[in-house]
Amino acid sequence: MTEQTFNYFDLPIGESPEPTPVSEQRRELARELLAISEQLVRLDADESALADYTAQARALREQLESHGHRSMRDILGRLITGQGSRQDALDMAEFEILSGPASPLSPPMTLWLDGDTVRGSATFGRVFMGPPGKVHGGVLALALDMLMAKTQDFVTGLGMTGTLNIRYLAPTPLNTEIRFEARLNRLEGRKLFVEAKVFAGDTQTVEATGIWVSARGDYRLRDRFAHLAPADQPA
Ligand SMILES: CCCCC/C=C\C/C=C\C/C=C\C/C=C\CCCC(=O)SCCNC(=O)CCNC(=O)[C@H](O)C(C)(C)COP(=O)(O)OP(=O)(O)OC[C@H]1O[C@@H](n2cnc3c(N)ncnc32)[C@H](O)[C@@H]1OP(=O)(O)O
Repeated sequence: MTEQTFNYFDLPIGESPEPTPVSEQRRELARELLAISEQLVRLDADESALADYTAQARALREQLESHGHRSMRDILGRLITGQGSRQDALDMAEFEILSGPASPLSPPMTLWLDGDTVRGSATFGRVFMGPPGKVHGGVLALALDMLMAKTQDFVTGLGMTGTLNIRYLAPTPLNTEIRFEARLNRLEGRKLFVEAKVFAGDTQTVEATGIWVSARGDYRLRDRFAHLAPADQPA
């Protein structure tokens, strides 16, 4: 059986293919590192215990440094020509700051398509705190950026965030499942207009609108999402 190959422009944003054994292990390592970070917040340990932990952390960092990194340039080169391996596709998604399961900075936030809606879910621990007991607004902005970028799964074309407007309606609690949803509002040439909401339980805590700008060429709805075009707008 020939190995499946992956194309950069067909990769779903913020979702990973089935993990390889290496990626499974990277995820476990990242979970441990995030759990360590959670422990460090206001850790009530004395100076000598902290010096001991610092030495252990330094020893681990030095071991990690001996391995080097898979080259982003090579990975992108293979993916852009449609010749990416599963590990290449995993490496593109696994380290996204908030949604990558192998990112030690991610809760992780999970992202998926549900019909015409992009959905997300995350539970933020104390490392993500802004106001006491609440999620930092900048962290929610990052989560929204990732969530809303995923509306590009509905279209051909890929671009960066041009504008992101956020209105914080109510504080968002830590250690609570937070739900996110985003929808395509409309396409206009190289611009994609997106809206999003954040919920804690039944309470909407944030609303957002944004514009994504395609790197090259106009955005077009993919065939299976052609129904997302308003009646007066050709797909
Ligand atoms: C093989 C390479 C593929 C390249 C892929 C590119 C991106 C991939 C990104 C993500 C995909 C993957 C997963 C997601 C993961 C992470 C998400 C990361 C999200 C970010 O972290 S992302 C960084 C923050 N982001 C920036 O760092 C943008 C800096 N900025 C620029 O790089 C330029 O500023 C740009 C490109 C935005 C526009 O420049 P430009 O020269 O290409 O476009 P131009 O000026 O011609 O405007 C054309 C039409 O867009 C309108 N327009 C222009 N700028 C606008 C804006 N800001 N807001 C709203 N509308 C805008 C005009 O008004 C005109 O509209 P009209 O046609 O109607 O007149």
